[in-house]
Amino acid sequence: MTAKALRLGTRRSKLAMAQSGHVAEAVRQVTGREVELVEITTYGDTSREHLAQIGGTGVFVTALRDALLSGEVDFAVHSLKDLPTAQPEGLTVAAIPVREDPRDALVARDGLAFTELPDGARVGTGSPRRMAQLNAYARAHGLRIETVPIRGNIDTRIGYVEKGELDAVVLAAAGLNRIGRGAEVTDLLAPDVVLPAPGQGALAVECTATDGALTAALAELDDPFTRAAVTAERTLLAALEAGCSAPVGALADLLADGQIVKEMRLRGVVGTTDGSTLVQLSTTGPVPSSEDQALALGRELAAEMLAKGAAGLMGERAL
Ligand SMILES: NCc1[nH]cc(CCC(=O)O)c1CC(=O)O
Repeated sequence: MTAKALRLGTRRSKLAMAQSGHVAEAVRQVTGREVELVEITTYGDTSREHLAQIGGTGVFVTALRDALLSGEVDFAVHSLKDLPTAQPEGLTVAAIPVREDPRDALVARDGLAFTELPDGARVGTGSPRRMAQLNAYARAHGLRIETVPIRGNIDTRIGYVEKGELDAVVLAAAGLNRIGRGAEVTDLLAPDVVLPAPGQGALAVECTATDGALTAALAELDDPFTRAAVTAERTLLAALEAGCSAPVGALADLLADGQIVKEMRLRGVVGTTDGSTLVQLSTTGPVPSSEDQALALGRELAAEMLAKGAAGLMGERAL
């Protein structure tokens, strides 16, 4: 007798389907079980209200979590950067697989890189984090750009450039790669220029905390380094008391001396959307061998950023 198929709850956007399909294949390989995709419609998919008004990207997550808690599905895959930092009762993140490219990417007309954009170029992004850092870089380098708030799925946002309404848009490289549009990237933004959202490029595989066998099976997809890095990044976000839509950028990576990995570095930024003020700091610590060490790195950087006035920059709420 073969075991019943595992049910993977997913949103039906192209990105969500690509991410779920990828994880479904990995789960088939480690468990030998069949995996069936179950489409769940979330409030964020149907609402026409601006996301900031309905409470940020957490809305995408709620319907999937309800389906897990009601037993309608066995597990779900989220973009980690869209997950609120508080873990709900009864659910567990069983795996955080190896991260995709965490960087933000520019998709510009005529193959332009960010520094090649003409004077007055219109750059679309609905993210205050991206606006703050792009505007700060432009100010520091004597470039004049106009950041234009946009929203919509990846295809919609690239459509503004294709139709000639904007000179460029900024998107997560990971999302573009996952839906097969990575070749349209005209510039990958170095983290020194734009720090990504905490957890960007990583996925969270979630199931009910009571299903020990499934939790253990899914845990085989976990990448401990990615988990440590995103834990540090999300601890920074939580400690800055910022919601999922606040203009906080963060990236943890490993610093090596030759082939020998020495330390984990955590970089963080918060700023005003016009780029006139940024608080940007980094800290380093031992490569975490426990969750506590990753938490400590995040808390330490948060304390340093708060001491430099980060709290005063986080009043803005928008995507
Ligand atoms: N906020 C939307 C969102 N959530 C996850 C991704 C894809 C990248 C990722 O997994 O971090 C995107 C698109 C984007 O920001 O361009």
